[in-house]
Amino acid sequence: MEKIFEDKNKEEEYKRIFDAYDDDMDGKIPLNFLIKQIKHQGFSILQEKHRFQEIKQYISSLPHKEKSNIDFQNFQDIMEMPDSDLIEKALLGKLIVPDFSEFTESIEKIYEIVKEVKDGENASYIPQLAEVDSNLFSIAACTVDGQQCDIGDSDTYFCVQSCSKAISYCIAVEEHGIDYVHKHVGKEPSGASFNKNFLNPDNLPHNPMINSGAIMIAALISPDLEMYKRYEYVKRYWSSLAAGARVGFQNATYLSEKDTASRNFCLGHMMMDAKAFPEDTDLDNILDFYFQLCSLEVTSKDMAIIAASLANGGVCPMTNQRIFKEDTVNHCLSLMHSCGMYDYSGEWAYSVGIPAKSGVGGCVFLVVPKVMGICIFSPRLDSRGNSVRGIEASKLLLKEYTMHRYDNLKGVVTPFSHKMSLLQSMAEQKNEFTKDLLNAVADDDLHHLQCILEEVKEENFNINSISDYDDVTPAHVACSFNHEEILHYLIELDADFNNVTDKWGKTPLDRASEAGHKDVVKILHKLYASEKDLCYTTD
Ligand SMILES: NC(=O)CC[C@H](N)C(=O)O
Repeated sequence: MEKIFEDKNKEEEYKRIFDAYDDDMDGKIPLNFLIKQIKHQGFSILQEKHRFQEIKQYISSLPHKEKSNIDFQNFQDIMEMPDSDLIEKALLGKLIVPDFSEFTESIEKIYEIVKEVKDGENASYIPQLAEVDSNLFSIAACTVDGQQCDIGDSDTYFCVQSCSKAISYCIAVEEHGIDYVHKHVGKEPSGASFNKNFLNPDNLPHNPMINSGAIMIAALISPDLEMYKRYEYVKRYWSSLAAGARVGFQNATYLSEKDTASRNFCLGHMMMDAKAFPEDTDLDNILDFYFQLCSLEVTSKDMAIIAASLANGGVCPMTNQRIFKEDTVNHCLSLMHSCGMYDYSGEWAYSVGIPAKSGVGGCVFLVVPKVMGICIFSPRLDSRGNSVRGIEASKLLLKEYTMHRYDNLKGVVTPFSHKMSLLQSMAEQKNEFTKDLLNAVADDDLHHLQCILEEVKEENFNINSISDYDDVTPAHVACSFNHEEILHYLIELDADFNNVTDKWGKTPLDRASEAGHKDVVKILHKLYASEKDLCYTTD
């Protein structure tokens, strides 16, 4: 009985969605239009390899004329198939990033700006990396709902280099737990370059995100397996994190690194000498393994999915497969946050404020926990070994969106300050901002009002542009509620009391007068005394 009731509700819900997209109300929606709407939200349902398979099949099985138009019955059939919950969310603007097309546009804008940055040089201490085209550039993102966007050379394979360190750490933690792993490697940022030849006071590498630490982690990964199996084992993890994508290997980079790796050999011997490795570690094998892990190659699109798997607590959003435990990812992100950008990590945690990892191949990947993963790839590096464009693009992104870990301290997001929430659509943000502002006026809370407006005042913000669905402005509220102190503040902000009208055609001055707030009326009278066009006069 209950089931029928539920189904009925569902059917009504689908009908509401269908009607909202049936612009001319002819009971049909062009299929291409629907697919495009879903694409705007980041799903290419016809291209995806794991999700939407049944829906894809259904669409291709539709007779020809229905392919161009679907009716409600077709729509309902689709909505009863696996993964239709995502389509429903996409059409209702309820995915984790509800304004994904707006986010995609921001990424494209940032890409165009940062493309002009030509500073930095390819890493050359690994000769093969110097050969990579310095102009390559891409940005790709994937949310925890699997919404994807990318721009530039996002299908070009690049060498992961130090980005491998984060994944290797997760693998070692899954295998042994943190107590054992951190008997062999610390958790503190080293404050020095990624290959500096020193150990911490316990004679251990400072952390797993720099060379010494990652060499140590390599020694911990499946030590009982033959070397070729250890390599395959790690590569399988990478592929699963990237939803089964091909993960390649750059043999020339591997060979050229191996040939020029005196520093890494030195680090290995220092740790050997300090007895930091587990017993029976074969240093030559381990260094070789470490070079191999650095020489894996992926595309930016795939790296964004890998980052999204971390953002999603270890579950790949495209396949729904759990790859790492939440705890493992938690530990990894904590270390990425404090140590992921070499000796720029402190500045990064301060100004960008989210976990990230970079590699000398030119990749920086960012994890916005519970929201998305982002990969930026561009081979030109700064003196610390971080991609110059990677850092620039990250900073611009963080300027635009409230991604910094402590951005939530600001309370309500101000859509006029150009720092937007990823988790709400622009319309929702504006509504919330307006609601908060009008409430502050109604509550006579001048301090809160000033806090809300502090940031936006600098942005040529116009107080008269704020109104709710009844066209009620802050000036209307202050006048209706007889809040004199706020009235003076709004006057300072050039609020208009004499021309703006609400839905009922009333100005703020009308409202004050109607309510019999004589003092407010007097103040406004004085204010407009010099103006000929005073709409309202008192006796
Ligand atoms: N920062 C990096 O990306 C360094 C990795 C490189 N394979 C090295 O050991 O030097």
